Amino acid sequence: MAAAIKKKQPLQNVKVVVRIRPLTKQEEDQNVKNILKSHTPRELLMKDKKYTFDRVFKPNASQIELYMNVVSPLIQDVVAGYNCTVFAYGQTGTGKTYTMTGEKCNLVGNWRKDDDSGVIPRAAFHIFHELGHMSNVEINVKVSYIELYNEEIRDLLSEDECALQMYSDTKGTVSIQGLKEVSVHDSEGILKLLQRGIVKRQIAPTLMNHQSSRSHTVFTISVNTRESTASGDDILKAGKINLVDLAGSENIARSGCMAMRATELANINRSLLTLGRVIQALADKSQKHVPYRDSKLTRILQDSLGGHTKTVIISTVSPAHTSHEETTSTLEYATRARDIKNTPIINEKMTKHEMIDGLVKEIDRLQKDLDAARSGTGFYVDKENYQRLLDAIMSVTGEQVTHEELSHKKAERIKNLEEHMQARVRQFEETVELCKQHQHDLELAKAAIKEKDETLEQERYLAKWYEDQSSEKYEEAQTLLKATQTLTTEKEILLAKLEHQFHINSSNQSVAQTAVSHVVDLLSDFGKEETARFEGIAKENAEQFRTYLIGLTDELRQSSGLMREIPSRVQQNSKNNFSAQKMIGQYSKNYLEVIDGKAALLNGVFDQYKKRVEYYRKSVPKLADEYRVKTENIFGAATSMLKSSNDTFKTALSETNRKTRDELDSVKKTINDRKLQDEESLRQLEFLVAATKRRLEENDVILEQVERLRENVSEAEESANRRMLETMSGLERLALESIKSFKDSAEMVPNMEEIQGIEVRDVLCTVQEFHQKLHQISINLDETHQNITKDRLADLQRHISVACSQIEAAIDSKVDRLLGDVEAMRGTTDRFVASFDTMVGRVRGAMVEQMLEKNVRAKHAGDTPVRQSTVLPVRIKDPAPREALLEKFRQAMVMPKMEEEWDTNGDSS
Ligand SMILES: Nc1ncnc2c1ncn2[C@@H]1O[C@H](COP(=O)(O)OP(=O)(O)OP(=O)(O)O)[C@@H](O)[C@H]1O
Repeated sequence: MAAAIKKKQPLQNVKVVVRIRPLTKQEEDQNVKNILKSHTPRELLMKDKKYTFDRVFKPNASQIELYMNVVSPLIQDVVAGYNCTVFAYGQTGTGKTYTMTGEKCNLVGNWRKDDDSGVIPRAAFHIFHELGHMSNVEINVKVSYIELYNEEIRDLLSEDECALQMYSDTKGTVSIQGLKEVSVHDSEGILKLLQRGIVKRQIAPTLMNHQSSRSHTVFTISVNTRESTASGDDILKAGKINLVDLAGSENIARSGCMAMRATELANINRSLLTLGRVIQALADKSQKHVPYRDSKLTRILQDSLGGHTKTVIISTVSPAHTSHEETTSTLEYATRARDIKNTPIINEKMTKHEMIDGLVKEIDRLQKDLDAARSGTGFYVDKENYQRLLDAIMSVTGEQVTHEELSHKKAERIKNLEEHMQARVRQFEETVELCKQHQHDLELAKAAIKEKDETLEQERYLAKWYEDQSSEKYEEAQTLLKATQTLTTEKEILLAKLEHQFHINSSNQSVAQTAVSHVVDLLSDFGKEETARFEGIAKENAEQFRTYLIGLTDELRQSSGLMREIPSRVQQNSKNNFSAQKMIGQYSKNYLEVIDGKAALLNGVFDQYKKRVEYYRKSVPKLADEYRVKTENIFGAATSMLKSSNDTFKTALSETNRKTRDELDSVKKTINDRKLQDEESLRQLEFLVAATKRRLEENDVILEQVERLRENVSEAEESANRRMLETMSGLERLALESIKSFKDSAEMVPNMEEIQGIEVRDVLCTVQEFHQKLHQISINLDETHQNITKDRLADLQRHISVACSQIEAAIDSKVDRLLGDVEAMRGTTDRFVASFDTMVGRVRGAMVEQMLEKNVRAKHAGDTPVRQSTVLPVRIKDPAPREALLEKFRQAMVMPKMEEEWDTNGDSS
């Protein structure tokens, strides 16, 4: 038989760590203050007080961080044969269960994974991980799981609900009678047991009227190994780890358990109070008695507190200022617990040799007892044995007390159960009544459910329909939106173009005005220049001609005076032997020469005058042509400028109009096409149409405005063209008129050649005749030379005088006529100039009238639509034609029904 021996280790303080839980969402919402701070890994500050622990875990510390720091080092110890205990202590809701079990306990395979798994699942995996490294070792792992509530122990792995009893053996080892220890072969086995226990614990509160936060749980994993050595000995090791989740350490009254009976309340508190007192006693070296036996919890944990176990206490605290009191109390407990000292030992089972040694020692001890008994009167027991016996008696006494307490409690419980049973019978009768009522309600509920099912079916149908349609509708809506957006953009462009065109028009107008005034100025200058030139030429010619004529007549008169002197000369020279014929011939010849010279001069003047007249006659049409060309050029430049601006305007407008019309037509067509295509689903599209309706109406308004604008612009265009044509034809007419007018003026220039030619010939003939006569006279005189008488001279005198007078009179009359002609020519020239002037004035007037007053002006083309920054909807919401759909659904539902009825009727008939 093997006997256990325990290897003693040096004293070791209980390790105490503190874990601060994060503020809850609710606490954050209520602006709860955080009163805990931790600046170093071991220190904790609450208000101004500083606490030091083996480790402080901040609210953001992860499960794996805590495990690796606190529990992981213990696992190797457990495998090595140590007993270890980890217990979580703290106020309700500070994370004891979160730390020990975690949010989930289905951790698979990897205990190092950083998730919400707590200590127990990780330890389960970690233990098997460690055991996996051992070879040639027999392993036996067992699990037990108990709950301690109201000083009663329940086995969470057993089907049995009975409370378990605990007892201490003669060596003081505390055991629980009938506790189920389940062997497991892998970590999953441990987890399944943990889950089974948790489930049982969750069901229990409703039956037993207690809450988990007021019960303690101890989850124990025992690891037994047998290792064969080379010498043939077996080393048996038995380590275990107790994972303890204590009840909330807060004031019970504060936690809302006021309705409890006093005994129950006392029992709930007893374990925790005793734990506190045990910790206090162990920390205070002066206290000899440690009240382990005062509660079941402390009895179970006896070895963990001040015993041979390696113990870690995880104190969980809340950082909220509202938990200030409880946190202080927890931290005080934790501080005190740090002073507890344990002497951990390895539990190894002895080998055969060691067992023999042990037995020899036992025999030796018994021998000592025997010797003592023999030597004295009475019964003597060895000191060490005596101490053990004393402990055993104390344990039995403790158990006796426990038994009495238990029987008392049981009696009380039986009484409670009886009362409870009676109440239940009454309840049963009431329940039967209620059942009937419920039966009725159930029928009603079934009908309501059926109705609801139908509604649900409808809703499903609608949902499906909407689902099917939504993407299609969405695309259509997107197309419409896109079209509307394009339309809006085009509208903007159109407006900009129109504005630009109006701007061009007004600038064209001012350009036209400048051009017209320039033309008018040119015409005016041209008219003035030409008039002055004509006037100058006419005046110069008339004066020259007059001077010549007057000079000519003067010279002729002088010549006539000489002729008149002939008779007296003849008389004076008659005494001399002279020839009268010669002398008269000489005089007459001179006179004739003078007359000839003057006639030639006159002819020269006439020729010159003729040439000038000819020049006028020719230059006036040329001038008219020049004038026409100039006028045409000026008019041409002005009109082409107006025309080109008009053309640009027209092209731009018609292009814009065409584009706008095309685009609008295309949008309209798109919408119409869609409308036609979707005739079938038009009602379903109503929501879409309603959403875009406003946009379309807006577009229609814009369309109308643009069309009106277009009409106005076309009207303006037409009117502009009309005016342009009018102006151009007016200007053309004017040009023709002015040319004609010039031609008329040219015809007004007199045909001087004819008149002057005849007159000069007349004068020459008269002089020729006179010369003939004089020659005749001179012949006569020479014949009668010797006989010249006074009478003959007088006769001659008379002849000459008459002839000279006749010549002078003829010349005077002709010169007078010529001067008259010159005057007439001047009058003609004046008239021509005046007519030219009038014509230029008329042209100028017409220009002003045609080009300024009837100028092409862009007509105000109605009100330009006001610029609006339209915010288009990004999505069109689905207003869902619910009623129509429901109608469709009903029809769909009715048809099969009708068919069904039809089939049924058909069958029966
Ligand atoms: N360190 C932590 N990190 C994240 N959440 C935590 C932490 N500690 C506790 N919680 C959360 O706080 C809540 C209460 O935790 P838990 O139930 O573990 O407290 P308890 O101390 O075991 O309470 P009781 O004594 O009533 O059993 C849980 O929702 C848990 O998830």
